Amino acid sequence: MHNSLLLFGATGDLAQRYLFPSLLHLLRDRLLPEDFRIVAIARSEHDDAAFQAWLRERLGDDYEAAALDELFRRTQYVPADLSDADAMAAALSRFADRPAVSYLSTPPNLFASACRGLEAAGLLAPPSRLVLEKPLGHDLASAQAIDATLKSTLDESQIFRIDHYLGKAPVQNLLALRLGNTLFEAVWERRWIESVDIIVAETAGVDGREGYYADYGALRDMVQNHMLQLLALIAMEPPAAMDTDSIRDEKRKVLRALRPMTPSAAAADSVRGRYRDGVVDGQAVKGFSHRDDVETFVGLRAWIDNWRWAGVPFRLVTGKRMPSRTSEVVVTFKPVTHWLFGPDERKRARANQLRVRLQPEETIELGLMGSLAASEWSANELQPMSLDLAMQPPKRRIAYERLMIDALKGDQTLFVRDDEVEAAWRWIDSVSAAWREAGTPVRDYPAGSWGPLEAQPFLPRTLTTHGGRKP
Ligand SMILES: NC(=O)C1=CN([C@@H]2O[C@H](COP(=O)(O)OP(=O)(O)OC[C@H]3O[C@@H](n4cnc5c(N)ncnc54)[C@H](OP(=O)(O)O)[C@@H]3O)[C@@H](O)[C@H]2O)C=CC1
Ligand SMILES: O=C1O[C@H](COP(=O)(O)O)[C@@H](O)[C@H](O)[C@H]1O
Repeated sequence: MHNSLLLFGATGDLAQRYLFPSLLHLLRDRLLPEDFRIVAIARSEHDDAAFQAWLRERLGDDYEAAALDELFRRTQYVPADLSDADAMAAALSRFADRPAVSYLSTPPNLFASACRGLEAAGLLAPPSRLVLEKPLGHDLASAQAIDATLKSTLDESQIFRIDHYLGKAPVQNLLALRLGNTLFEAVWERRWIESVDIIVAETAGVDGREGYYADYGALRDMVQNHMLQLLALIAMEPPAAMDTDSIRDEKRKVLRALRPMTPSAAAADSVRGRYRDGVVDGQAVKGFSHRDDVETFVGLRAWIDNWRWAGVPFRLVTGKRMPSRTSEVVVTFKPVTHWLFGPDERKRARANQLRVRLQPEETIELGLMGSLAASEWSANELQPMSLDLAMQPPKRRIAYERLMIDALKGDQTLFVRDDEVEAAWRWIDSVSAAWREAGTPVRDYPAGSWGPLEAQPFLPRTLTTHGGRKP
């Protein structure tokens, strides 16, 4: 395992919310090497003491002073401007004494120059590695340009593209559930599945990230990466083995089979929204306003043109300032082939559904029809019921803890390969081009609602049972 981590973007939102907390947990649990060293890098002209005071103020309430002391004992702060490769190399070459993992938690427009600076500093020579935050670029062309710079210096085996959803334990459980059960193996295809819903709803807003968000919107911030990775894990063919490349090969094939969005399909297959003033968790919140059309909500109907999934809609919904934080996958099965019960039962009938909740709590529910509540067998009592597996997982690690350990060890399984990123951008570009050509409007929704009224057909029914209301 490598023992030197260069953390770029060390003063950023992600670093303070997740990356330093992850490092604190890994140090607490003694999962890092004895001689582990952290070099924290950002543009701000801090010295060690000022950086420590700044970070202590942000994390202090959640951690004991001793834990922070242990982190700071291993951490040194270096100011460096990533847009100036020469200055960056001069500031950092002294850290090329050991193989390092450089983690770019910075905006993607800095990746290319950062890469040049790291190379000049001697920090990319094998077996050093480079970790890059999402989104990788803004569209296919910029992603390819970043990739060309990376490949001019690095081998693909040294490049770790993070999608932190892959580091979430319940996302890995989704794969286990799908691939470890005959019950699902037999029915995981178009003949038995009516639709698949993937929803990632957040109560959080854009707060503090307005500049970034205005350039990216929900489509590039969430769908290009997290949501398409979830789709790929659900829809891919079973890999021949559970190794890094077998899984990535299958994910790539599915992403490439996504039918490009066209302007004529955009009206039926997509909706965009932006939150306005409203109330979330009892608190009044301000709306997100920007002169350009930027969506904070997106609903999409995606189609996978292959034998397994032909004709099955995959509805992808993500939004900020929703009534509840909810990430879930809902697989809805087709009705039984022939209905044997009466018309009243038919009215009560619900499609079988597999509902996998990823966060905030983890549950698996299987919606079935039955008459178990009846005192004796009676077809008249047929009603919807649910097999409910509320999991009580051991305290979960932050997704970044797992991913940092994997990057330090050199395991790429939970990182995204170049061709997957390209396939995802290709589809996202088709959506943004279709929106542009069709003039797809960004519709307002009040903060604390499930998006604009037009989004209703994209939302799974189950949302009504999980707090908040369907619009
Ligand atoms: N925040 C989040 O929840 C998530 C963010 N991400 C991704 O992580 C990355 C970072 O996001 P986030 O932390 O929110 O961004 P922020 O804008 O909060 O932080 C950006 C960081 O980059 C540094 N930086 C900016 N320009 C330069 C430069 N020219 N030279 C050196 N350092 C520079 C900033 O340093 P300084 O402050 O000194 O200017 C700061 O530390 C992005 O790619 C984002 O998409 C991914 C998942 C979630
Ligand atoms: O990558 C991102 O993810 C977060 C949501 O992550 P979660 O683990 O809290 O579900 C999102 O808020 C952010 O906008 C996006 O950049």
